Amino acid sequence: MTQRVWTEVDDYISGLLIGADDALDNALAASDKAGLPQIAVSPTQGKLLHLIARVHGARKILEIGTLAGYSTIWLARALPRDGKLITLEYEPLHAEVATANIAAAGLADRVEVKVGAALDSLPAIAGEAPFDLFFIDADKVNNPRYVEWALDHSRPGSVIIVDNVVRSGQVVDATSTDPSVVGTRQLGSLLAKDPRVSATMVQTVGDKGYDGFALAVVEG
Ligand SMILES: C[S@@+](CC[C@H](N)C(=O)[O-])C[C@H]1O[C@@H](n2cnc3c(N)ncnc32)[C@H](O)[C@@H]1O
Ligand SMILES: [Mg+2]
Repeated sequence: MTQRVWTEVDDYISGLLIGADDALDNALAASDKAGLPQIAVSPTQGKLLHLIARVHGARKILEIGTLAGYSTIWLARALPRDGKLITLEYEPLHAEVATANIAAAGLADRVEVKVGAALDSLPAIAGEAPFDLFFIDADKVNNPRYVEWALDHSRPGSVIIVDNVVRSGQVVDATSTDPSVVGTRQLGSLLAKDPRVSATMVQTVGDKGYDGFALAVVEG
C-alpha cells in the first residue's frame, strides 16, 4: 500500500460520508490563505472526533492546539447549545484566523479561543473543570504535562485524545533524542502506569500519511 492509495481511499470516504461543507472547507481555505501550515486533522479524523464527542455526550471540551480551528469546528458542532469548548493556541495569527473561522461556522457562542502557551493558559481555566473531553494536538514535547493536567481536571468517564503519537514509527525508538518522540514515549509511560486512566493507541493511515492517536478514558 502506498500514500497514493491511502489518499484515494480517504478521498472516497470523505466524498461518501462527509461531502462539501462550507464552514469546514472555508476554514481550510482561510488557513491556506493566511499561510498557516497544513497540519490540521483530516476530514475523516475530524468527523471521528465529532462522533466521539457526540457518543460521549460531551458538554465541556478542552482543545490544546487550535491552528485555524478546523478540529475545533468539528468538536464544537457536537456540543449542545449550552455546551462550551475552550481552545488554547500559542500563535496570535493562528488564533485570529481560527476565531474568524469559528464565527463563520456559527459557533462563536460556544467556543473560546485563548492565546498563549498552553501551560500558561491552563491555570486560568482550571475553574471550568471538569472537562468531559480533551483533544491534545499542540507541541508534542509537552504532552505528558497536558495529560497530567487533564487527569487532574477530569471526572470519571472523561475522554482524553492525543493526536500524532506514532511519529512516523519513531515512537518505538527508546534511544531517540527527538523531543517530540521523547515526549510521546513519556506520555505512553504515563498512560500505562497511571491507575486513573485506561488507554490505547491506534495507528492510522490516510491523506495525512502514517500516524496515530491515543484514546484514554478516566477511570471511576
Ligand atoms: C497540529 S496544529 C493543531 C491542529 C488543529 N488541532 C486541527 O487539527 O485543526 C498545532 C497547533 O498548536 C499550536 N501550539 C504549539 N505549541 C503550543 C503551545 N505551547 N501552546 C499552545 N499552542 C501551541 C501551534 O501554533 C499550532 O497552531
Ligand atoms: Mg495533529
